Amino acid sequence: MNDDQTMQLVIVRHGESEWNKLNLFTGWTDVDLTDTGREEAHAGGKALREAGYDFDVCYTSLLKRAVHTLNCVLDELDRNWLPVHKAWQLNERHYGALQGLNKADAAAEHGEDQVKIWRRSFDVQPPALTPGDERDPHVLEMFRDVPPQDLPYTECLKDTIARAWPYFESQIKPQLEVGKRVLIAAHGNSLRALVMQFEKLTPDQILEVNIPTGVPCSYTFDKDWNIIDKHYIGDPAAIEAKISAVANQGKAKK
Ligand SMILES: O=C(O)[C@H](O)COP(=O)(O)O
Repeated sequence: MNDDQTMQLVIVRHGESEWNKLNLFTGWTDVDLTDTGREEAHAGGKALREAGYDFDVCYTSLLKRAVHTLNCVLDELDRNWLPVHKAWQLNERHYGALQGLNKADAAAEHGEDQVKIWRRSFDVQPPALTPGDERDPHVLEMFRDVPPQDLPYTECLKDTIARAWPYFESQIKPQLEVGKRVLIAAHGNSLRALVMQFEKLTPDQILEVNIPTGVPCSYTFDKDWNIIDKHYIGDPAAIEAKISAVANQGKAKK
């Protein structure tokens, strides 16, 4: 527990996934981590341990790349016994009919500007899945307990915020407010959804935010939810390189 008046939250994006490696739009596709991804997640956990972090409760999505990342971090912290809540609301932004397409190929075909809009715009949705498509969440076992009307066929960031933020406010915020130290392992865009709210960013500002894989980011808030401190835990140059690598995934191969 945090015994001063501040609130401690750490967010971490999953390590490299099999589809990150292949540069495919992933969204709700349930692909696992690569060996590199597991190493990144362990390195993130080790960095947290060395910096003296501890936690009381953890949250993650239903997708195995985030769940396995959390497990690697908890292994390093020797905190596998902590309570873990898995929520579909923390899933990656649904990438609609783009799921499974190569990002660089899409840039070559539709232009880098269009791909940047699909990847980063606040309110433009990627093309939607056709209902009944094998990727349609309505037909996937993973979502059998989610009200069908809540399940998307595609999402822009605004749509992701509309499900991730109410979950944060109703489930996670109360824990932080009673002094629990919270760890969230989730995804590039579901974390951008939360970051936009934490940092009160405009749609233009969030467009330029890219979250690196496997690097924990620590937020300290005061009791009125002002950010007192935010920092990534790790080597700044390596983190910058990872952030640029994410931004560049949407460029056509030269
Ligand atoms: O869903 C995906 O493809 C990734 O997890 C995030 O992709 P993005 O950085 O292209 O939005």
